[in-house]
Amino acid sequence: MVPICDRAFSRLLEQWRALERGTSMVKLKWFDNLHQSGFNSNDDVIANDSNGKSIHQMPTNVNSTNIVWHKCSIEKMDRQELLQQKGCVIWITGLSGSGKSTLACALSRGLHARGKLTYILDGDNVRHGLNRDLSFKAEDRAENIRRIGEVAKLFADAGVICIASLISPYRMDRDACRALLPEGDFMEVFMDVPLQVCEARDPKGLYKLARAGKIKGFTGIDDPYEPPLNSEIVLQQKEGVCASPSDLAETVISYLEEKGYLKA
Ligand SMILES: Nc1ncnc2c1ncn2[C@@H]1O[C@H](COP(=O)(O)OS(=O)(=O)O)[C@@H](OP(=O)(O)O)[C@H]1O
Ligand SMILES: Nc1ncnc2c1ncn2[C@@H]1O[C@H](COP(=O)(O)OP(=O)(O)O)[C@@H](O)[C@H]1O
Repeated sequence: MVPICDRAFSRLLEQWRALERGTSMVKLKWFDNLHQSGFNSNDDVIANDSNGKSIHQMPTNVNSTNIVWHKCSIEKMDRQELLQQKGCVIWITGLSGSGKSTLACALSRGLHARGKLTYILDGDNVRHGLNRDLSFKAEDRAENIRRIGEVAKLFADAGVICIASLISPYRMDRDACRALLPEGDFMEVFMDVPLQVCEARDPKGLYKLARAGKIKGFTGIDDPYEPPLNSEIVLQQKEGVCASPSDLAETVISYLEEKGYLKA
């Protein structure tokens, strides 16, 4: 029997079915993790309510066995009350150079000015520490995204508005992170910027190196990027038509306001 939030369960079941149809390495890794964690489609499921109280997720680390969730009387709702906001994850995905980090900072500044607590998990930055053991091959990118998803979930549970900005090129990995959170608490922001625009910006000179064959497996050049199909927010930029970072941030802030995340 697997204790799991009911909405997260239905998403996982959906993914499970997709996995059974899929064949890629990354998909197989997820499939293995699910299988080895003791979950299978015939299992009984204990569904917990998802009203802001403790959310238990299915373990995917197969080496952690005989563990029992320890509950504390101070919960997410109490922390949200203290902070006068709702903990959530804003997941910014897009090509290198699409403006993810710039938006993350503008968003953090905009929310900070409104008295809201945020924390940024930037792919580049997290790879300096927690994820420094990971390369850019598909399995490592998947692990990078999984870890950042788990950390983001902890921040959201702390009541913080967590802004994750990383390429996260695979739809399935992003959806797996979404499935970690209660419905609505994960908001995907797609930086819909053509490769030519990103490449023209090339602030770190990485596209140039990739085109010269000096970086192998660079996203958009010789590595895939799967654009989201159902993002909460799509921020489109075209050649010569780019809203300013603070205007883009305001779009996201308006969405948060409308959905009630800027009050407890
Ligand atoms: N091969 C390859 N492909 C893409 N990007 C590369 C690569 N090698 C290094 N970099 C630099 O790493 C940053 C992306 O890291 P992420 O953690 O966001 O990537 S991923 O989500 O795991 O795909 C990315 O940062 P951003 O430009 O901010 O996106 C690059 O600076
Ligand atoms: N809204 C925008 N309009 C114009 N240029 C932008 C915008 N957002 C970011 N940029 C520029 O694009 C480049 C890449 O931005 P960055 O935030 O580092 O992207 P990413 O994190 O996706 O790699 C930088 O030089 C940045 O100044």
